[in-house]
Amino acid sequence: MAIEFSKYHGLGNDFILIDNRSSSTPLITPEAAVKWCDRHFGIGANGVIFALPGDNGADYTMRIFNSDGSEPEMCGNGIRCLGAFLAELEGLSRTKDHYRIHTLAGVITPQLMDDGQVKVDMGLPRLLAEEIPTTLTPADSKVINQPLEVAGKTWDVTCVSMGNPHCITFVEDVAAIQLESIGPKFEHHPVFPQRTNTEFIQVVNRNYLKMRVWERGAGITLACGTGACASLVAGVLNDLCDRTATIELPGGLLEIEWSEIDQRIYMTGPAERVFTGKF
Ligand SMILES: N[C@@H](CCC[C@H](N)C(=O)O)C(=O)O
Repeated sequence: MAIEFSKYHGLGNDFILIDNRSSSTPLITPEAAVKWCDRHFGIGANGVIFALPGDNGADYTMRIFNSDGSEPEMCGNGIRCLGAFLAELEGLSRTKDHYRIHTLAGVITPQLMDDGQVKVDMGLPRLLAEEIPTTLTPADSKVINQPLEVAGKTWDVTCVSMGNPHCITFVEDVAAIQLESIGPKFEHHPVFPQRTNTEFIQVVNRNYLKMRVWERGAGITLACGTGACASLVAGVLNDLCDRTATIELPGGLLEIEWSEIDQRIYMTGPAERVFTGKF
């Protein structure tokens, strides 16, 4: 059976989007997603995202498979792409500029802005070790600037969950990090029972951070929305940045705010359709 898809990207973090509104079961399996994401033998993407019917009063449900077939709780760049995809699917029948999306990380709300950007209410960051999850520290404590031994070196890490796990390290120069070799060692470190996404951050000033990321289940990507949100939170917790900052990723810029008013994280960035097809 041929399945229609749309290919989107958010700052080069790219996804295959599937209109799954007629069923609560994803139209393809995790094994098929691995093949679809293959850049030589498939369509090529960092993940496959399904637009499913809404649950618990939400407008829609998002599910996502990483390019290795694993299922993460959330995806920041992906949910901006999903917002743009849903607006495209609804076409002239669209009545609102935002969607309440049920995800494994709770309800997340992307809002389509007049300038074409998508602003997302990403919810509250989670900081306790048991919420990450990590065994680095007692379950009811936060992991802020704690030593972690990886590849024979001690790294001072801060852990934040945006529904999915992130381990953040502040470095002098992100370009000097050997991401391809060190990334997998963080991802599969025994202190992270559900593996982890790994971000390296260079503080340019209190409102501008440079980031490189190794994603759980996808490897090096050009951008990670949840990672950018988690990194801003880590920067604030370490008093290295303000609560509003631009994050520079290899694929472009994201604007992130940790609101003092409601303590929620707001992420603003682009979502672009590249092409559509049948597979
Ligand atoms: N690229 C995404 C995150 C996708 C999920 C991640 N690989 C995980 O397994 O948690 C983003 O933009 O947030």
